[in-house]
Amino acid sequence: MEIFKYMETYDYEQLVFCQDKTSGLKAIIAIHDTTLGPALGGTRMWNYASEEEAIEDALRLAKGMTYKNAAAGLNLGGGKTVIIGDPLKDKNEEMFRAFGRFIQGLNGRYITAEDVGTTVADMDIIHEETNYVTGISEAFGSSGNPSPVTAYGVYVGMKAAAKEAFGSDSLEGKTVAVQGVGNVAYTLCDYLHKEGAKLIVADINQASVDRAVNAFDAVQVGVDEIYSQDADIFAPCALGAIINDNTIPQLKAKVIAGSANNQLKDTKHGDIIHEMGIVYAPDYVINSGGVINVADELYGYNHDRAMKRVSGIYDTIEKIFAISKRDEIPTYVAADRLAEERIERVGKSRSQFLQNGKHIITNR
Ligand SMILES: NC(=O)c1ccc[n+]([C@@H]2O[C@H](COP(=O)([O-])OP(=O)(O)OC[C@H]3O[C@@H](n4cnc5c(N)ncnc54)[C@H](O)[C@@H]3O)[C@@H](O)[C@H]2O)c1
Ligand SMILES: CC(C)C[C@H](N)C(=O)O
Repeated sequence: MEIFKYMETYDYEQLVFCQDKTSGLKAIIAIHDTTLGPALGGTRMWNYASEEEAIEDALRLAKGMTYKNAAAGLNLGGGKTVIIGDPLKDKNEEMFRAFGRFIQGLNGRYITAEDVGTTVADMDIIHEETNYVTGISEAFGSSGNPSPVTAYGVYVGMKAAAKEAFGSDSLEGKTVAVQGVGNVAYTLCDYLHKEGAKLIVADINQASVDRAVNAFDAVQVGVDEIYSQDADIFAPCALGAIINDNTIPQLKAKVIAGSANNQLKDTKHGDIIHEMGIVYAPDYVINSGGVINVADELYGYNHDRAMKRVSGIYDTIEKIFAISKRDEIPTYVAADRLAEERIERVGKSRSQFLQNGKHIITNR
């Protein structure tokens, strides 16, 4: 991979490699764009097959956060970290402290939070070294685990998508096929069950399936069977790239609305489902509840205020459907347009020079 060429093509600002021998930390912080504000994005810990794969993931995820934060109306740019290692075996306290010091060194250009493979406890350790971390324990007056709030955002976004597809946002009696019933999807299933939706679930982890079957009368199907279920709504809540050449022909659902990041394998798959008349709630918009929640910490965390803001995902999804119809474009393109236009507008308005103390030259 030609890193500078890639960074130039997609206009990345900064890529930081962090190494600490004592703890075994190998982390890559990618900052994509800070036009709207400091880059906020979680830290993913994953056993990457190669360094190249880790770099690519950091870059791709950081850009995704730029779009997610912009579309959510947050005054934040996009960034992400990947730590190379197995989250079940390779974590230690020194690692997250060393990582916290690297974040502190960026002096606020990057703020972190949880992502796949990291937890509230990890964020608490990072917090020993820097204040540029969110999603720390509620005991610190912080927002804690973002997953339940992400689930609430997916739930309201799914209702907006149901309204578009079925003429009503009620999910009562609707069948929802949920792929992956982990942290986010378990709470999502709770909301859906309470509203009277019927649930079909699949997960590679049998304990997670059992939990959903017992709590919500969900029906279990095999992991490869989830796409072809006779469902009204397909909710991908596990992996990326699951809307692809193999899965699209299997889909019967009229709506795709779930928490997973990077659901479309390629942009062409967004075009295909659009042509098929499937209502697709763009992933980074419907799953922005977690980042909206942690971002509220920058104002002194208030749960009610954060939840109110997260409920706005309903309106944002409706706005995207309206742009999609108006401009005759797929919804994923409409979401990108919403984000890019905001970044451009704010970028222009910030281009005037503003005097501050640092521009006065004294004592040279
Ligand atoms: N947690 C958040 O606040 C948040 C915010 C935004 C986006 N997301 C995205 O939502 C998704 C779920 O996040 P989470 O925090 O619930 O993660 P999680 O790890 O708790 O849950 C994912 C679940 O998917 C299952 N799974 C993995 N591969 C599978 C497969 N092939 N088929 C079926 N199930 C499979 C796992 O066993 C697990 O139960 C991820 O893509 C994540 O990036 C999460
Ligand atoms: C800041 C975090 C809560 C971000 C979350 N991991 C996401 O992908 O949106």
